[in-house]
Amino acid sequence: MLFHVKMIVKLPVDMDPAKAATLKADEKELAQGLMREGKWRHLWRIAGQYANYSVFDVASVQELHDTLMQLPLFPYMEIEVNPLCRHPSSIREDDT
Ligand SMILES: O=C(O)CC1=CCC(=O)O1
Repeated sequence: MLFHVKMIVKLPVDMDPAKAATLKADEKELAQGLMREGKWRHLWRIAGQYANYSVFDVASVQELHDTLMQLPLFPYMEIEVNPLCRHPSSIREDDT
């Protein structure tokens, strides 16, 4: 199942910079692991914002929820999820 996910990161302005750096490094490590597993298919920065558009490929809504909740930056994110299905006009075979 494919999901388009928008993540807006809102770290507190007074957060200890070392804690912020650790959270970002941990987030990167986890994200790259999920990308290697094929579960985090796309990760795009939204230009001009501390936010991203991502596409996840997971087995269920529950798996998506569990995956998002384990992200180190989860407590500091606003997340919007949109489920995706194949468009009948798409010519791409890898859109499933
Ligand atoms: O920087 C972000 O948009 C949040 C994030 C997701 C994966 C990652 O490494 O950072």
